[in-house]
Amino acid sequence: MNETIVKNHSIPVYILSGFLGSGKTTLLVQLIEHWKQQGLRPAVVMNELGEVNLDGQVVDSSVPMTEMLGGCICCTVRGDLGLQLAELVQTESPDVIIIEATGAANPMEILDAVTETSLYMRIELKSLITVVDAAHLSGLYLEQKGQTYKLMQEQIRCASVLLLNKIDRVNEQELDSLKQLLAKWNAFAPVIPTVKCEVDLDMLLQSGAAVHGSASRSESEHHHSEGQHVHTEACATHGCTHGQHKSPPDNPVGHDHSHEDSDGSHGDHPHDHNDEHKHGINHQPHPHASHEHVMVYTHYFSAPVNSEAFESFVSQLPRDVYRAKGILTFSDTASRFWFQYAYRESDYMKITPQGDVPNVAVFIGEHFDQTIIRNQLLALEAVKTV
Ligand SMILES: Nc1nc2c(ncn2[C@@H]2O[C@H](COP(=O)(O)OP(=O)(O)OP(=O)(O)O)[C@@H](O)[C@H]2O)c(=O)[nH]1
Repeated sequence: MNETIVKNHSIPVYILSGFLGSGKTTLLVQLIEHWKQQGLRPAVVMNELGEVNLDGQVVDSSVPMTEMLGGCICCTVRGDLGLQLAELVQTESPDVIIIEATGAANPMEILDAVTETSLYMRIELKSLITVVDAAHLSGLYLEQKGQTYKLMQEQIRCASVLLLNKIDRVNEQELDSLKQLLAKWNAFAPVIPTVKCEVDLDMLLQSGAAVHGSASRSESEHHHSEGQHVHTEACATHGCTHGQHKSPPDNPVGHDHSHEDSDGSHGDHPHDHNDEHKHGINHQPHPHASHEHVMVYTHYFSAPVNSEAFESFVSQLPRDVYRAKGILTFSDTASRFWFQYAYRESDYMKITPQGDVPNVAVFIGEHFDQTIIRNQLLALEAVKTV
């Protein structure tokens, strides 16, 4: 049995970060299987930007899962994350917890929420694993600009271990450059190149000595006892440092968080920030600035569409849509399909959904025209099938 996971000790918590479509769920499924084979009981906190938990469909249905939908875990639901963790621990007594954040999340806020919760619950943050899409990063690095690039950089800088995934989509020269780039951005985290996140999972779970968090000093001392340490300096250069942050014990979930921009607006941020609260955190620059541009369009199908027409539509998605996924019934196939699109690559898999799942597709991107997508899909639905 994994020595780090022993009953009656703190419950280890792993955070899975990485840009949209980088391979987090692919890794999550393998980790769950790995822990189950060791006789452990994993629990999952899953966060999606869309209104439906599509990723949950590919996770073993016997695994306790808390869903946080419709918002980014690092923003509005931060206080809720503490609550969800506490509830999972109390109701499920898992041996290990894994949190998969939306690909648009800034992991620093999640780190804060976890370390904060660990002040009053027997949980312990073990590592922050960031999955990087090699081809996507390579493309963005050439441009060296854009919000997505900045967000990816943040996710990489805050990691305690980096999976450089999808290396099947880059050549050797690009791979070498990417390794150098990751080492430059985050000198602390080991870099593990992978295809489909295939890696020695024991090695992965044990690598990455330092979690580059923004936890308070006392928090840092708390974690030293377990051989891990929380590292506060690494992120300071790119706006992840929040200064001191502690919730009083009578307000353990710390639901006191302000996310407003200096002008009080949130741009195109898809999240609902109505429950803003004041907080003493020093956000400089704004920690969410990097993903406020992310938009989500969820389309519920009213009729089955032709599979080839749909594939052709997906292959012509605008460049600003960088992630799409859904569950579909096609007019010309017997089975239902799980479809995915990430950085210009699409994937279709037969699926028998768990429970009553509508025909739905979620599109995530940067300032794209939702009306165009909607009208194209309505046109596909309108085609009469014989
Ligand atoms: N070519 C290639 N595709 C991969 C690899 N790993 C994962 N994929 C595919 O990339 C797509 C996205 O993978 P996911 O694991 O769902 O990504 P994710 O990070 O969970 O996505 P979000 O939750 O939407 O952010 C899927 O179609 C995977 O099959 C890889 O190493 N190479």
